[in-house]
Amino acid sequence: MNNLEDLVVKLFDIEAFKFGSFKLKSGIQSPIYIDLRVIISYPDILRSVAVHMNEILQRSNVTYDSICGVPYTALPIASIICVDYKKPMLIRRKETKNYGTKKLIEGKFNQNDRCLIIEDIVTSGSSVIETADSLRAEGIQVTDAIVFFDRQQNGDNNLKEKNIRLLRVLTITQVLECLVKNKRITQEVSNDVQEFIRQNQTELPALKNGIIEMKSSSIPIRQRFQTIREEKKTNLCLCADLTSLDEIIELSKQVGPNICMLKIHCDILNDFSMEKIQQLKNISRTFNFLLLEDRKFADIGNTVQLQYTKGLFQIATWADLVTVHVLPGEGIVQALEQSVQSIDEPRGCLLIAQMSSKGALTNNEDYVKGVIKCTEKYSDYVIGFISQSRLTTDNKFIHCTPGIHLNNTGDQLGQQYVTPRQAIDGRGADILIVGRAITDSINRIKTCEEYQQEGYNVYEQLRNI
Ligand SMILES: O=c1ccn([C@@H]2O[C@H](COP(=O)(O)O)[C@@H](O)[C@H]2O)c(=O)[nH]1
Repeated sequence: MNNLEDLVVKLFDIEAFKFGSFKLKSGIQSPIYIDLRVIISYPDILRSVAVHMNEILQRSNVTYDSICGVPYTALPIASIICVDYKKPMLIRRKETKNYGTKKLIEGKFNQNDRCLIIEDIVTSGSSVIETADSLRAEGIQVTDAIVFFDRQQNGDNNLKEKNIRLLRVLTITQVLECLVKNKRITQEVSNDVQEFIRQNQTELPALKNGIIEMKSSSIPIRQRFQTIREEKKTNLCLCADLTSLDEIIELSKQVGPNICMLKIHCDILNDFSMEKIQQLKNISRTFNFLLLEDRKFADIGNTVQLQYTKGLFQIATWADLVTVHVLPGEGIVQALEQSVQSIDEPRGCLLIAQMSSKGALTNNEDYVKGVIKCTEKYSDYVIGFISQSRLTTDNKFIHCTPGIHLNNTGDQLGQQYVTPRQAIDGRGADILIVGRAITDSINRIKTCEEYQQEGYNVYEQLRNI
């Protein structure tokens, strides 16, 4: 079946293309239904699909080190191309395992390898983008994807927005022309389908299950936290006070499923680079957790604007959240909020109301009252507090509590600890910020799971009372 026209007719005959009236998952009534899953029952057709895809690859001179098929239909196609044309294959898991290595990408690869994504059909491009995000989170470059069939519903532009070039074997227009020519459908049916496609163009959609939200970038941070807590069953913020960003990246891939937030101090990192921080950002999108830079801004407005947006760290470009002292007055919050007006993702901050360290001067009633007032006044940008107690009955403000340990009561330098139960039940914490209790433990992944479970159990018990 070397001829593409023969292949299209065959696909129609095995009911990979159906015409009529079909209710799609979205509830929309469609005049066409395409299901390429059937090809696995027809080895000649399956191979022919793979051969035609490979021809396009040869013609387009795309270079790549490996191939990753989007589960599931594209997997056998990717396998054939990999075996026939001697290319290594990668597989992206749909979910990470809860045991063993917790790897999201299976197969051998090196940092900066280029991987080509293979998909059977593209509509919006969301599955390709989900796969690309997972590969990129591992430091693999993705610049090209190939699909057998493009429904021409704006998938190519959506992918372009994510810096992915789309190669395709067939478009819906070509398929309709071929089927009319071969008298499988009438011109009228073809016109109906074309009209449907014209009226149903897609934009990048939010994906299901909280793993990747392409539009997570447009979901307000408070709402993102609520969704993450319910979907991932975690109120744990891992505080990764490590001095190597490479180590944080590795750790975040291992514990990504267990946390709702990752807190870092970028100014303690020996190996900070914008490239690496972008990798961490991609991981936070893949595993759906928020990224908090614990910068503790505390200067006049003009200076904090520069600290937030310029210099080595350019914090505003990657941190979903930052921490801020209101010591200099509310101008600090105005200044920070103003600096992120032009950033097209939501940004927010947590005001430091009470600190966990012994003798903290913040923990004075008038000071805390001032912080609460400022939080209420700038509630679009200020999503809540760093605190040691519940400061307001307004549940829209998120209370994040550091100084958590199951086994210690403090360190030698003034840090004071309470247990997860004391923090949530006794002090009204929404998020537990846990650092050395996890990073100093022998088995960080296991300890992280323990804190996740303990924190979420206490939260659920209280919710159900
Ligand atoms: O009041 C505060 C405010 C911030 N922190 C930060 O949280 C972590 C705690 O680390 P542990 O290892 O769990 O002690 C750390 O990054 C602090 O800078 C805090 O402890 N108390």
